Amino acid sequence: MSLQKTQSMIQAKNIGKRYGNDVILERVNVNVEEGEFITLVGASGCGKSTFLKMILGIETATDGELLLDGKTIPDEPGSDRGIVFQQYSVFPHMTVLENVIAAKGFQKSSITGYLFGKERKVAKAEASDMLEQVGLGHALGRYPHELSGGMKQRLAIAQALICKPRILLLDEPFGALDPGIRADMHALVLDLWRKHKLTVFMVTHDLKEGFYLGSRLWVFDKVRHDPHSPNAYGASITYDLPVGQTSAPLYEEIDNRIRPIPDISIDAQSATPENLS
Ligand SMILES: Nc1ncnc2c1ncn2[C@@H]1O[C@H](COP(=O)(O)OP(=O)(O)OP(=O)(O)O)[C@@H](O)[C@H]1O
Repeated sequence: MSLQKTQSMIQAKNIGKRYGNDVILERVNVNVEEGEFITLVGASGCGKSTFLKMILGIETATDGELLLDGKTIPDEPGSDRGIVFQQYSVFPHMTVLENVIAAKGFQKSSITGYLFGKERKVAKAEASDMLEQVGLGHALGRYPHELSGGMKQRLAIAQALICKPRILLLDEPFGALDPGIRADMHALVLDLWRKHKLTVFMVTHDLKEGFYLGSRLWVFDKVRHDPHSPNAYGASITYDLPVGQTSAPLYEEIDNRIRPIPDISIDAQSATPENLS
């Protein structure tokens, strides 16, 4: 008896993306299984965020097909996909708790995000629980301007997770945070990934972070390059590697091969004009 292979959760079939005459991505062919933690690295402007936006449904491929569970990804965001950006994207006039309740409200397709009666009561309980999980249980009544950068990102993660997505998209979520805070955020994301059985796609400029957090790392780069027409060709996935917390030798090898990727994690003392170029 032959075992039937189950369908991959995400299938990118020869994906290409152009803006006008500028080719951003080309020939991206990749499958992703449920529960993977993909980290995306590559030079600035090579199309990592664009790939995330295609999964979110706010950009569409100009070539090829992007499938979720075998069907074309809807061209609008859905509650099965949540996203956290580097820039804080919380509502400044709402408390921490209200921010998360509103995220739930928008899922219910309310234009204002307001919920009433029993629905609001249920959402409030779920939001409190989620905020407890991200470590903000003590700050429910605070406003965003009263939160540190790390706390704001915890809030953004709670907003993304309150709608119970299967896929969590993280676009350089910790880029603006201090190294110590980032370490705390890494522990949090790994914990939530396991607990909620998420499939995660995370863009990072920090290769070490990509190696440490991901179960699989993608390097986006151009295979073809025309120096007279820099935008004639797009980037593809040039490395697709199993990674994890034990892959130090592989890290060294890739670090040498894909320089220069701007490394925003370089601290001020070790920064030199060479490694910042
Ligand atoms: N809506 C748009 N219209 C035209 N060009 C766009 C649009 N969105 C992105 N681009 C261009 O597409 C290219 C890829 O952008 P993208 O943000 O995906 O890169 P990235 O790899 O995530 O970069 P970074 O690491 O700097 O965030 C860039 O040159 C960008 O200017």
